[in-house]
Amino acid sequence: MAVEKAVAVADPDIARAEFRNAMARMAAAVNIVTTDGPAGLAGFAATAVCSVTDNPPTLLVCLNRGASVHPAVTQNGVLCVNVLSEAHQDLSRLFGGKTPVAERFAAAAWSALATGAPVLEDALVSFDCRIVRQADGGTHDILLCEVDAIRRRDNGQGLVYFDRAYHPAG
Ligand SMILES: NC(=O)C1=CN([C@@H]2O[C@H](COP(=O)(O)OP(=O)(O)OC[C@H]3O[C@@H](n4cnc5c(N)ncnc54)[C@H](O)[C@@H]3O)[C@@H](O)[C@H]2O)C=CC1
Ligand SMILES: Cc1cc2nc3c(=O)[nH]c(=O)nc-3n(C[C@H](O)[C@H](O)[C@H](O)COP(=O)(O)O)c2cc1C
Repeated sequence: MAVEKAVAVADPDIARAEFRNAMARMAAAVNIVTTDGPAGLAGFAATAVCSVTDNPPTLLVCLNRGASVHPAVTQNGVLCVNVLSEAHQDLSRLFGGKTPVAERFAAAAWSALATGAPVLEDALVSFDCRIVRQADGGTHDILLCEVDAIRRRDNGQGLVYFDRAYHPAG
């Protein structure tokens, strides 16, 4: 095994950089989180998504407070977590960059379930959620989301983000 350095850092800028380099080594599923409602249509690429409990079914999503989508997501109070397949790399790039909202959504087909948040037609699975609580995570808000409806397909491989690049999960 190749051993790399161990670091303890006091300088906050170096700590951030080291943390990001470390996080780049943590493979993560890629999702597109969407919302729609009175505060408007929005969607962003997200890896900071995690299961919390199955009773009631609950996910958490970490959302940067500075992201352009933040007001729409938090004010609408609903979101849909669309889990991407290996075929969705280009779509993820669109939703993870500075692309205008209309252009992001024009690149794929969408429907809706219970909340009205956009459901990606060929997602591996979509969790349609209501935001039930919001916790302070510093630069990010931690959104606790109760699942109202699920749509799932049983074929297709997942999409993983690892070492700052996309990879097929299988
Ligand atoms: N949780 C988040 O907010 C994430 C944000 N991103 C953003 O997407 C863009 C492209 O990503 P990379 O090329 O991987 O850039 P990067 O080199 O900045 O990130 C490496 C890893 O650090 C973590 N990370 C990056 N920015 C973060 C943030 N603001 N808060 C918490 N964790 C963060 C993620 O696990 C990411 O895979 C960057 O602008 C990055 O900030 C990417 C992944 C997660
Ligand atoms: C692979 C990947 C994963 C990301 N994960 C998250 C995340 O979990 N939470 C987050 O707030 N932003 C995340 N981002 C960044 C958002 O997708 C980005 O801020 C969003 O597209 C909005 O950008 P804007 O503020 O320019 O509109 C991620 C970006 C990429 C490329």
